[in-house]
Amino acid sequence: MQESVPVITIDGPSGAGKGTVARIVAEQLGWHLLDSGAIYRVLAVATQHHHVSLDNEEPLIPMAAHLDVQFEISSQGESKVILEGENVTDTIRSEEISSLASKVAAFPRVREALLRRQRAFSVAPGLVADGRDMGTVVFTKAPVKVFLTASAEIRAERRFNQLKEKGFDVRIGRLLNDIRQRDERDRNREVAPLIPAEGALIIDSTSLSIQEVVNKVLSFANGKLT
Ligand SMILES: Nc1ncnc2c1ncn2[C@@H]1O[C@H](COP(=O)(O)OP(=O)(O)O)[C@@H](O)[C@H]1O
Ligand SMILES: Nc1ccn([C@@H]2O[C@H](COP(=O)(O)OP(=O)(O)O)[C@@H](O)[C@H]2O)c(=O)n1
Repeated sequence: MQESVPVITIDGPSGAGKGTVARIVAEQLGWHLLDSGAIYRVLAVATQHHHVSLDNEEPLIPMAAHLDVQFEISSQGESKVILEGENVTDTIRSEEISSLASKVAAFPRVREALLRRQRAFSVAPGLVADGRDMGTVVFTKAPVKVFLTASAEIRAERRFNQLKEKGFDVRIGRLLNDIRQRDERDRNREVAPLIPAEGALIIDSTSLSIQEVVNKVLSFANGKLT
């Protein structure tokens, strides 16, 4: 990590709008983007490919350390996620993988093994990083920290619309249940639990538009970075 590179961290629970807001803010500033959840999701897919059970942390550590993943931008400007040469962009977004990712992410030494890979994204002119522990663990010195949240019901509704659009067969009740279980696991794990970082701007997006959230983040960042 380059110490002098400015980082904006956006943490929060599933469906709060972190990824969407992080992408727009990064585009507007011309900064790099880190979707840290995608790394945990890819690791979850890798455990399935290699038939590795989640009963034991040990075999997961070398998998995390040597994860063969590439984040690419297609000629149409869309981001692509490649695991061991295979395009897993849509696969990693399924609810099965979401749930598996949060189980994989609860192992302390797996998280440790992924730290360097995440910090390597902080390259000039700046980075916008979204996840659960960007401000509390990975980029503790970030000058701008945001915690984005929303009610579980609205987050489930957003995720429902998003997955339906991608062609997944989804049920709103199940999604709400999955989101609540994942929130519980992410908030109560022993390492890097989901909590606002010290000094973070807390934004509840339940009744805000994407643009309103982006504006709040940008004006907070402007105040901190100048
Ligand atoms: N403030 C908002 N109002 C309405 N829809 C939103 C808002 N923020 C995000 N969304 C939509 O909700 C879905 C989930 O957003 P996403 O950025 O993937 O959330 P997260 O990364 O926090 O899980 C996306 O389809 C996105 O367009
Ligand atoms: N920095 C991060 C990012 C994700 N994760 C885990 O990975 C899972 C998937 O993350 P994500 O950000 O892609 O999930 P969504 O918010 O998009 O639903 C989360 O439920 C967390 O358990 C984490 O532990 N730490």
